[in-house]
Amino acid sequence: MTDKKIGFIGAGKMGSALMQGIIKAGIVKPENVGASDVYEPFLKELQAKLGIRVSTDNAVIVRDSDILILAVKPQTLGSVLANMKNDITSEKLLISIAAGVPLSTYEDALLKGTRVVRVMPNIAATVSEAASGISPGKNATPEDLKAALEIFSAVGTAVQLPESLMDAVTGLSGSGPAFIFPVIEAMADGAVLEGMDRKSALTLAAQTVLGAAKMVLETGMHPGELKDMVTSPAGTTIQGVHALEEAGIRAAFMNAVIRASERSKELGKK
Ligand SMILES: NC(=O)C1=CN([C@@H]2O[C@H](COP(=O)(O)OP(=O)(O)OC[C@H]3O[C@@H](n4cnc5c(N)ncnc54)[C@H](OP(=O)(O)O)[C@@H]3O)[C@@H](O)[C@H]2O)C=CC1
Ligand SMILES: O=C(O)[C@@H]1CCC=N1
Repeated sequence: MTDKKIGFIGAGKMGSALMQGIIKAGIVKPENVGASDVYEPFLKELQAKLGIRVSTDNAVIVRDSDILILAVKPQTLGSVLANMKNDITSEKLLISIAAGVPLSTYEDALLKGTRVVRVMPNIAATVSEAASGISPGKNATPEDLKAALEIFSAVGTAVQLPESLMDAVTGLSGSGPAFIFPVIEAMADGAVLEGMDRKSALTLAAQTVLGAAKMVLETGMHPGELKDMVTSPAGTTIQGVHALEEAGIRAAFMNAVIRASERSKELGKK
């Protein structure tokens, strides 16, 4: 993988998180990473920080890359694809991380036979803890899928899923960090209200979420069983659990994932 040139079209929040993550993971040399964006000052910052190649001209990065990671907003995708069409030849692999946009959109808009893989990562790529869903397009080869799995496994956990589930991936793990950050903030607020300083409260709240997530992943136990291990009869935890159930926490989180998934489907129709 390290000898392949990876080019990012769009170096915003997710593009820059991914390029930092793959460089940190050592799967690609900084000089083999390129990025294009319309905003030059940020490109210059990334160049100085990471030692990558940058350009405000997408075509320069497209021509000079073996693997392209398309990280522009779904709303700007149409014009970006139209401009890149003739430069994305069959030697290149296109990986798109745009929410909602189906593989058929790329396959129809680009040259016949273009190799495309659709990925939905998340912002935790910044700290090598992304959760990514991956779906290969009809022209993608087994090596293309392997390359995508390698790139996204280097910045966290990556799983192959049918394309029909990519909107659900977007609603669950793509958007999910934004559902959990307020949980951490609100739990810390509770401790601040009880008199704890903000810094200690945030540290303990974030570590609690990290520890709970690790227990689910590493023990393989059902979350309900793990909850029961914390909940002493007539103890403190069951009081807190009762407060959350009164507030409708389960429906709230289910609805958050469902609404975000529905929005992903809408974005794909544009
Ligand atoms: N943020 C997240 O957590 C996640 C995002 N995604 C997906 O990643 C993609 C990018 O999202 P995100 O990083 O949040 O968005 P950003 O707006 O931060 O990044 C997109 C970047 O592309 C630039 N841009 C706009 N037009 C062009 C163009 N014609 N050519 C090159 N660059 C251009 C934008 O510049 P300017 O701002 O000046 O327009 C911006 O810097 C989206 O498709 C989103 O669905 C997927 C998973 C998670
Ligand atoms: O909010 C969004 O549309 C993007 C996709 C997933 C996370 N952020």
